[in-house]
Amino acid sequence: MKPAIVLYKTLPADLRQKLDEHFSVTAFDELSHQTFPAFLQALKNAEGLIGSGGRIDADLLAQAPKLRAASTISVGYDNFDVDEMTRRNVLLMHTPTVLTETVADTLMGLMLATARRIPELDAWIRDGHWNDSLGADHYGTDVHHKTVGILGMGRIGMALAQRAHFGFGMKVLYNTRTPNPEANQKYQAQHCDLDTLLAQSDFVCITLPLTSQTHHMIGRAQLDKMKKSAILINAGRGPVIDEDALIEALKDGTILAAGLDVFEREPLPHDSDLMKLKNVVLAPHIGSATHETRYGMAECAVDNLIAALNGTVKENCVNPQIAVKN
Ligand SMILES: NC(=O)c1ccc[n+]([C@@H]2O[C@H](COP(=O)([O-])OP(=O)(O)OC[C@H]3O[C@@H](n4cnc5c(N)ncnc54)[C@H](O)[C@@H]3O)[C@@H](O)[C@H]2O)c1
Ligand SMILES: O=C(O)[C@H](O)CO
Repeated sequence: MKPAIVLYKTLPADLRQKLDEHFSVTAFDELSHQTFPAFLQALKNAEGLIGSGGRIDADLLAQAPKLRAASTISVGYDNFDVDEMTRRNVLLMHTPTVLTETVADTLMGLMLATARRIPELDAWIRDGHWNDSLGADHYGTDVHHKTVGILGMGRIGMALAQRAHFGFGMKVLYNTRTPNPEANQKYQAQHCDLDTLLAQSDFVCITLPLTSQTHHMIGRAQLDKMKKSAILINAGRGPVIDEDALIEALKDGTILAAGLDVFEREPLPHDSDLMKLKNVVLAPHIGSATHETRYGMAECAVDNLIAALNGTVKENCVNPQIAVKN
């Protein structure tokens, strides 16, 4: 008999077929209030779980006594209680690497769009202002040959450093818990403490995961240490920034602008002050959202689940100590 699994995301047809060949699949397009009771019911027999989003916490795991593996279609896994999964011998699989270059493109895009005010000036044309002359009030700020400070020099941080150094001639500073010799050597990047990075960077770019250590790592005190001309970019996770403090800093000119792909609450509430500020570029969590990369992530997650339930895990496991035990 094929193992029972629960799918909670729509997959491309060929990948859905691949899942069906290996497993008995109960599928939901997404997790919502409407689908949640049936989802919980299906979890009771499920050995595998695959999808993205949602909170997979201890209470939910308690409803899934047969679960052996969960495969998230994302590299970030802050929505999972990893300790509880490990305690229950449930493997957690994720999709690193396949999205790295695309997310670095998004970060570079946010830097350019924010510094050169592209969305704001697009709206200016559409509002019929191009008969007025374009003056200094509309000028942006250069990106090339400036200093970028990268928080987190992992896969995405490295891909951003590559673009910044080779493509834009930028000086690269970074802050991580331990220096990254490859970044130093390849991109002449300089490891520094957070305060130095904040004080010296023209662009502060967040590529950090959300953990108890990174939660609100950027608050009022840190924003105060940035240059008045600096731009803050976040494509890590929203809660790494204290959003209320950021809104205040954008309003009172503590920093120049921000480019945000992630938020404390997603979807961003309609009444958020971020919607009203001209010096913010907003993106709806599209870091990895290209046709090619979203397919690659889904394919990686399907292969991850097959490997996890077949006992052939070689990579992409968040808690590999369990795979060894199996
Ligand atoms: N916006 C998006 O759509 C999108 C897409 C992909 C990933 N992400 C986010 O980006 C994150 C990073 O992805 P990655 O593949 O580069 O991961 P990674 O594990 O390769 O890199 C994370 C880096 O952060 C550093 N780090 C972790 N905790 C730290 C701390 N307390 N202080 C300083 N540095 C710390 C690590 O040392 C590492 O250098 C993901 O966890 C996810 O949250 C967002
Ligand atoms: O972590 C990731 O892969 C992205 O944020 C998509 O959820």
